[in-house]
Amino acid sequence: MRDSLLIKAAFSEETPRPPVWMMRQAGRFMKEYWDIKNKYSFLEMCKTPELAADVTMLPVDLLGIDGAILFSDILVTGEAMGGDLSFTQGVGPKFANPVRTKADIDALDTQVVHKLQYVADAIKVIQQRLNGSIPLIGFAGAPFTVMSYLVEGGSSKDFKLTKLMLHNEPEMAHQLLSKIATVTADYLNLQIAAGVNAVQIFDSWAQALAWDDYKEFSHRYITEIISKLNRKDIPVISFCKGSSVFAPLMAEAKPDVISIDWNVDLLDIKKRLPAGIAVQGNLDPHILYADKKVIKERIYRLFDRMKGEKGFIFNLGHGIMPDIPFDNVKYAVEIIKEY
Ligand SMILES: Cc1c2[nH]c(c1CCC(=O)O)Cc1[nH]c(c(CCC(=O)O)c1C)Cc1[nH]c(c(CCC(=O)O)c1C)Cc1[nH]c(c(C)c1CCC(=O)O)C2
Repeated sequence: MRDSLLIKAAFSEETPRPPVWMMRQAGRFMKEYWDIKNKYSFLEMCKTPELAADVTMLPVDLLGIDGAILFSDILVTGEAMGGDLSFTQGVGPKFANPVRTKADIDALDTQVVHKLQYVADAIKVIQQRLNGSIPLIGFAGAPFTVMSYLVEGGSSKDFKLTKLMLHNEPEMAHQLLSKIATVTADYLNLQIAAGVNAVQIFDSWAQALAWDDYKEFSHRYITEIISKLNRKDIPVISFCKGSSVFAPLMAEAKPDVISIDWNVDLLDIKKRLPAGIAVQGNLDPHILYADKKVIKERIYRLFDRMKGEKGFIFNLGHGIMPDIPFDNVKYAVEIIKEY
């Protein structure tokens, strides 16, 4: 795996072409995902290693991408700590027992990695199926993003309660973030021990934070997690929405790769990062709704811009939306491989 396109690019080594994978590459935009989803709940799919492997393999078999990503969710750490998690169609994730008080935070467990053994089991099944063909990416949610779901009790537009806790009760917020960070480092090390070839940390909602708050309440815990990882030959990818602003700070946490949203020119931001940090990104996922001619033009524009750069992994600036035409995603992968 060390010689695969993805791992070489992640370590900023030269590759014959940039590798391609896409966030949310296994999901509702695929008919074959629904064939499974119509029979099982989302959490059943995550917790049954054979099913998690079936879904992980869909984009490998149907799209021919250069990296598989473990089928799971960022919120399983919150569940393992004591969150009462459910996913309902059309509602999204919910924690029925939101974490709002000091007593709620005290009640959360941190010695919980054994509860996530089903993920390690899934990784072993997936690696058997991949059989050395392409690398498997493991992942976890960053403490701030996971905290936001625990505090709000689900998805949120403005993160009002979460930000109120940061601003009015910073000590409580730090206690909660620190607990999530402990679990997240153990969890990523479990995935590494089980055999993933790379890990990505998702701080999807970091863009809600002011610079100082990002530094104090997010960056600090991502730095702590990365410093604890058993990462020999395992590249660490740091993703957030807001990376077009935060990337220089994210680099200080010492990831191997920073995954960049679509608000910035990818080469410009790469040049502002220390040498040896690769970038992943950064096509606006909405381009995949557009005509094929536009998809090709925009992807080739990005590739022309990044030509000759070591350390470039093609991805979207955020995940594939559920109603993006499958055919367009397949077309994007094909033309990338032809470039
Ligand atoms: C914020 C976040 C979550 N989960 C995740 C993030 C960070 C990534 C990002 O920023 O997009 C990460 C995630 N979630 C899922 C994966 C699997 C791997 C992949 O294909 O990328 C990954 C990497 C599967 C999933 N996670 C979820 C689904 C949909 C479940 C279903 O079939 O209903 C999938 C395939 C559910 C989920 N899980 C979460 C939400 C908000 C939702 C509902 C989304 C919606 O309804 O649009 C939390």
